[in-house]
Amino acid sequence: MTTDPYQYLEGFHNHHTSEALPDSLPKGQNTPQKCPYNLYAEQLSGTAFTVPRTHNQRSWLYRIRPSVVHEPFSPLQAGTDALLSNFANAHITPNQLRWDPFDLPQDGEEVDFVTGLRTVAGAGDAATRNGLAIHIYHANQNMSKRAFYNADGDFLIVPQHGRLDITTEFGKIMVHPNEICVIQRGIRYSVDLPDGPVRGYILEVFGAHYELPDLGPIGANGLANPRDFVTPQAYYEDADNEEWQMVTKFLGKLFVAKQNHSPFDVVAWHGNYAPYKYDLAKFCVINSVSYDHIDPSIFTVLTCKSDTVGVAIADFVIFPPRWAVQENTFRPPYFHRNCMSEFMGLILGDYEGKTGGFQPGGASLHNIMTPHGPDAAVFQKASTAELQPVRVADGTQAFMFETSLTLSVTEWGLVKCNKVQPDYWKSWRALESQFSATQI
Ligand SMILES: O=C(O)Cc1cc(O)ccc1O
Ligand SMILES: [Fe+2]
Repeated sequence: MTTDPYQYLEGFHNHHTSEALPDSLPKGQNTPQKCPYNLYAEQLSGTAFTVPRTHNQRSWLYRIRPSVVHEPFSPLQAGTDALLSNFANAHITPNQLRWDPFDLPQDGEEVDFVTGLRTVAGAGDAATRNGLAIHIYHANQNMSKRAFYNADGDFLIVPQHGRLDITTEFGKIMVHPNEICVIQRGIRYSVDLPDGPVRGYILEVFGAHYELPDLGPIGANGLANPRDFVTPQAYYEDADNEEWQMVTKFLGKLFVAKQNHSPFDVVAWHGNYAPYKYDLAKFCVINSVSYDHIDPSIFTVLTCKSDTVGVAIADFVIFPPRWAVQENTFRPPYFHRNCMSEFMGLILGDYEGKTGGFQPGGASLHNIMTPHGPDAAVFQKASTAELQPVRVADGTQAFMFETSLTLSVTEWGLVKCNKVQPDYWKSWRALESQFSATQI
């Protein structure tokens, strides 16, 4: 067993093997009549058994007790109905939306990573495995002896404030702001808060898993490199007669069951369905070195593909620190209308497209075909700036959840969170005609 539990296996979607005790993985087969150390063998399937090999994902877990050893589930009264997994009846608006930073837990509020989840927007339905949800989390309590799994889809977690110390069935992961973490459907985990209160964003996909984007003519390297994705190593707790709660998000509702032992009792595992994290500072940025503003797809970290080639259910895109060197170019984001919806958040610093109002911990949404672009002040400055090579966005990290689906906004997101900026539309009001029929 490794002494430091925060040691990682490198590589994206590799077929890993990991043992917390020597020879705890069965040799040459998955289900021997008796497993080493009298462990139970359990398969966790992340794709249908019959999915082609290129996309098939599953892991084998060798554990002290099988996961099925728990009492029946009943609804968890979490004091909030702010989770959603079907967006048929949520609010719709074609307006540009922007949110002030979402609250950290307020005085007197006690929330953990699960009870502090709030759905802001989404599309589709987890029951038919089509669509996505965007959540904000805020928490000030360790989950301690409460574990969680999401039956609805995969979580891509984007911490904005405070580290997350995540114990999973596969091992331990420490995630900092400016790192992201993916925990797939069904995987059990518990989140503690080593720095105190936390806040962040989550992109949940209902139908498929995250992949690295294809690189096309970029070649075999660049953007997020596969070796920089890391997966925890096997780690187990052998605790009897402890009271544990297992919470699940099942079609957007929380249920809880008791069990008398730690769910983190996996001594060894192997497979390619396992959680991972990635440090956004490792992103190899590629961009124009001649002229023009390149589309933000060039900054895609991970994508969840739809069945239509080239069209994503959801892309996770970042706007990382980099050099801007383009000549004769309006360098900030252009004005545009998109057949995709763009939900943006800010982890640190400022965003190059806006002069104020878009703050760390806040968000914006420009839905399908909703026009947007640089605000008037950014436009003015960038249209006249001297075009030296400049560092863009040092000390900053904005990101975008981009989806081909039309996003609806929840009651919490539009009303109850009380963070929507009514004057956002005014960012563009000062963009007056500069037209002259006489060419100059
Ligand atoms: O709207 C935004 O700020 C995101 C964005 C950035 C960019 O560089 C080009 C297009 C785009 O949608
Ligand atoms: Fe945009």
